[in-house]
Parts: sequence; structure tokens; C-alpha cells
Amino acid sequence: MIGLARTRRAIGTAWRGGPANLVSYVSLTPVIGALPVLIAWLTKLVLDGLVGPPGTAILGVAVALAVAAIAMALVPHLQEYLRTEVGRRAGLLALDELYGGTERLTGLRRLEEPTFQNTIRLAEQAGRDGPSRCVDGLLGLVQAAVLVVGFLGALTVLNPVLAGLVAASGAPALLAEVRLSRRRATMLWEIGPAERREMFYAGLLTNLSAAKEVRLLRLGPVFRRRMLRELTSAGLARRAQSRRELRVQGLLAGSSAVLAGGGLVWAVLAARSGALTVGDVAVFIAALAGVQSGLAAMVGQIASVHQAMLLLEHYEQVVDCAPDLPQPDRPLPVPALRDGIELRDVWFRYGPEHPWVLRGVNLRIPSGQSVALVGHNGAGKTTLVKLLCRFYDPTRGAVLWDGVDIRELALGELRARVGAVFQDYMTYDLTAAENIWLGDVPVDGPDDVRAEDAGRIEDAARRAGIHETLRDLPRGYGTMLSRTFELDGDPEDNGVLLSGGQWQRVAIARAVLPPARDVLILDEPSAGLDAEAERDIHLRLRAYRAGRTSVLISHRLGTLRDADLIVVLRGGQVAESGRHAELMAAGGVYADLFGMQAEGYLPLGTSTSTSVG
Ligand SMILES: Nc1ncnc2c1ncn2[C@@H]1O[C@H](COP(=O)(O)OP(=O)(O)OP(=O)(O)O)[C@@H](O)[C@H]1O
Repeated sequence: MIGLARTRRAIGTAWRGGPANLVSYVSLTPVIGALPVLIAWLTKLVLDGLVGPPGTAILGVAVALAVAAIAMALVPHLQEYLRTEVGRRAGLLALDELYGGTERLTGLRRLEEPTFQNTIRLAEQAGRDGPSRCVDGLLGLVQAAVLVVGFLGALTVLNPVLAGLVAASGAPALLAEVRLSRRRATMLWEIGPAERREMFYAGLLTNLSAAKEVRLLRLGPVFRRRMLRELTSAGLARRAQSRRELRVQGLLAGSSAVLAGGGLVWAVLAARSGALTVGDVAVFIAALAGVQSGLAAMVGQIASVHQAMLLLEHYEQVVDCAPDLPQPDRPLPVPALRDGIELRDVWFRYGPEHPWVLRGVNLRIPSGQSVALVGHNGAGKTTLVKLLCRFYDPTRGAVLWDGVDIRELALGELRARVGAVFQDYMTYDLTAAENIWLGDVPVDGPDDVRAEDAGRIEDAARRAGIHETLRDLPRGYGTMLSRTFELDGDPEDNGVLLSGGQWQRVAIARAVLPPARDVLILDEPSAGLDAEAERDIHLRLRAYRAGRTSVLISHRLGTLRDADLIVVLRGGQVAESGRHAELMAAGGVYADLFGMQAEGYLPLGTSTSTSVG
């Protein structure tokens, strides 16, 4: 049943890719199957005519044979063109569907599962050629079946026993091939992790972003050896499979050859005794070879369809995957934030096997105010803001938007109201303008920057203090910020690389491009900036944030002094909260951390107790 549904789906994809191509491809298939049978019979008639009594009319048969031979020479090329065209278009649709499926995964959890990554890799493989392999296999099966039936008919006329034997020899071959293909699909799944690791190590050897460390730490040899180790282990599994196939297919081919040899001897002896004509011998030889090769092709196609089906299972797992974040039947619209966001007794861990990161956090982020999150590394600050964006749902408790649980809200609308610069922001191998423009791309809008976007892109760059730098690049905002791709295929244009701080400003420009986000999250927005630039960006962002709700994370506590509320996370809970002066007066964790940082800026031997606060 599943196989039927999968076949229907594969054919449906090929049909949607181009019905005319598919119909032509299908129509040619039985023709190609029948042509060799026709040619063999016409050959027999010509041969019998030649050795028969003088005056037998063979010209018409000879012309028909020539036409059939010409068709046999040309039609397969046309079929091959149609086959690849159907495959190309079906692959395009299937991949579109596949990545559409991954878009339904609005959270991060599934993407963090290694098994799901393996599934995606095989699904991509299956999406690229699975539907076309299915269609090719089915049509190949029809083509081979026409050939087999035609020749089997001829063989039955000449030697019914041998015809029966040859036909029966197909059954064990079919069983063996289906088992082999199942084994092959399992092997592909099993070597998936090794192949992904192999690609990872190979990538490290050539990635620009890894190049500095790889060279300085001379990691090339270790990564190369690890890559080879993974490749070898995958290769061993592939070799075991190849050997298995060699054994089985060798045995099958050997028994076919013995059968064919026996048949040939019989035909020659029968011709000697006058039971067969020369033409009969010719058609017998062609029929024997035709039935055997047709059966082998049928078995091969069945195995190929079977394997494509097994791989399409991974494809379906991705395309039909349920959303990783439950969606309400009727999501509520997300109005502009009026009151504030509240975390109510939020508990969170990344999985049942992981430790708790947040343990009953209660926190209010009032609308229009700036809230700073402070805490040691791993305290859960980034995790908390990821929950605000609903990349994950709390394990217990709730995040409320103006009193409504964000699980009840339309996720797209919620995210449209939240802007963020994460610690691990993206650096896109695209132009400067595109790197900023990506901050506000309408879902159904154009795929490229338009001339009229230039003004707001520059405004955002100005707000992030990066306008002059981008303007002065060789091609201004049209300069490629990458050495990986050239601009418009121009080999002369290598693009430029920005410094870490400059990239950070580009990421900030991307976040502040939209006219108004209700909430702005800045996770270490100035970590890569020098002191002057840090002050500059904070002044700019303060002006931009004025009156908006913002959540700031920074280890440089000086930049958080003016926040309306400073929240210290410790042990997965809110350890203390208040304004800077209150927390300093309380003398708790924040005061300690602030004091330690301030000490670093004082002359050696000076105490902070009297100097900061
Ligand atoms: N995707 C993840 N899967 C499993 N554990 C994670 C994941 N992301 C973070 N963690 C763990 O959760 C804890 C909190 O991480 P988080 O990034 O929230 O800390 P943070 O306070 O932002 O730290 P930092 O100041 O270093 O940025 C850490 O122990 C981390 O190892």
C-alpha cells in the first residue's frame, strides 16, 4: 500500500513537472521494447527468403527491416532526452517540496537532532532523483516486459521447454535483487553519519572561515586523516555491498550463460536435423538473448524502483514532517505590544537527557523599557531570548505576550514583531546591500534588492555606523562581502572581507532595517567592537531603541548601566533584579561582577569599593 502511494506520488511529481514530456516518454517506451522483437522476426523472414526457393519476395521485408533498424537507432536517443528532461523537472519540484517541508520546522529542535540531519541528507538525494528513478524504473520495466513477452512468444514456438526454463530463471534473480536493494538502502542509511563527518572534515580543509586555525594549528593532517578514516569506513561498507552484489549477480549471470549455451547447442543440432530453418536459428539466438537480457533488465528495474522507494521514505519523512512547534488551530493575531512580555515560572532544558537551563524563571519585560540580562557563561541568557522568539517552547511554564501565551499566537506575526542580533549572527556570502536587505524581506516579496530599497538600507547602515565603510567599498553597497563567490560570475571581482566588528555592525544594520519592531533583542551586540566603536554603537542604538522594548545581553556591564531593569541569571533562576544603582547598593552578584570589571580599568592596587556605583 505504501509502495503504491509512493509510486503515485512519484508519478504525480513527474506529471506536474511536464505532462507533455511524460506522455511522450511513456509512449515511446513500448515501441522501444517491441522494436528488437520486430527486427528479429524481419531478420528471420529475410534469411528464410534468401535460402528459400528463388522468386520469394523479400524486398518489402528488407525495406521494413531497414526502417525498423533506423527507428531502433534513433528512438532511444529521443527517449533518453525525454527521460532526462522529465527527471530534471521532477527533481526541481521534489526539492522545492522538500525545502518547503523544512520551512514547516519553525523551531530549532529537529534540526539539532543528528538523526534528522541524516534523514535530510538522504532525502535530498532521494528528492533529486527519487521520483525520476521511480518513473524510469517503471517504464524500464514496461519496456523490458514488452521485449520479454515478444521474445518469449518466439522462443515458445521454437522450444517451449527452454522458454519455460528461461522464464522461470527470472524468479530467483528477482528475489535476490530485491534483497540486494533492501540491503543497499540500509547500507546507505548506516554510512550516512560517516559520510556527513567526511564532508565536515573535507569542508574544514577548504573553508575560508576555518583556514586561519587550520593553518596556524597545523590541523590539516589530522583533519585529512579523519576525513580519510570516515571515507574508508564508508568505503568498506560500500565494498561489502559491492562484493555481495558481485557474488549474487555473478551466480545469476553464470546460470543464465549455461542455459543460453545449452539452448544454442540444441538449436544448432535441430537445424542440422532439419527441424529448424536458418531463420529459425537466427530468431532463436536473438530471442534467447532478448529474453535473458529483458529479464535481467526487469529484475534490475524492479530492484532500482524498490531502492528508490526505500530512499523516498526519507524524503517523505521530511516533506510530511509535522511542525516541530505545535500550532493552535486558530492562531491569535499578534497586536503591538502594549503591556509587556512575561516569563511565568519558565523551566527549560534542551532535552530530557540535558540539565535544566532555566528553573522557574519569573520575569517581566515591560513594554517600552530596556531589560538587560546578566550572568556567567552558560547562565541561560541566550536560551531565554530564544524562548522569547519561540524557537523552543518552555518545558514548563509560559511566555506571555500582553498576557497571552505565545503558543496561542500566529508565529509568523510574532516573529515579525521581534528583531534580534544573536551572538552567532550570520555573515552571508552576498553583497553588502543584500546583507542588510535580508533584515526585512516580505514573505511573498521580490527575491532581489530593488533600486528603491537603497535609501532605507543606507539609513539602517547609518544607524549601525557602517554606512561610510560600505559606501567606500570598490562597488559600494553592491560589493560582494565574500571571497567564496564572485559577483555576477565576474572572475575579476573577488569581493572584500570585513573585519569582525564591521560584520557585527552589518548584522545590527540588518536588525534595525525594519521600520518598527516591537521588541529588539541584542545578544552581545558590541562584543567585537573597540571601546570607541562600542560607545558609538550604544549611543546610536539607544536613540533607535528609545521608547521600544529591548532585551540586551552583554558581558560588558558598563554598557548596561542605563537599562531600565537589570536581571541577573544564576543557577537557572533570577538571582537579582533592579536598576544599576539598586543592584550596586545591594552588593550581590551584579555588584561583584561590576566591581571586578571596573577594577580592570583602575590603576593597580586601587580598590573598587569607593570608585564605582
Ligand atoms: N542547542 C543546545 N542544545 C543543548 N544544550 C544547549 C544548547 N544551547 C545551549 N545549551 C546549553 O544551555 C546552557 C545555557 O546556554 P546559553 O547559551 O543560554 O548561555 P548564555 O548565558 O547565553 O552563555 P554565554 O554568556 O556564554 O553566551 C549551556 O550550558 C549550554 O551548554
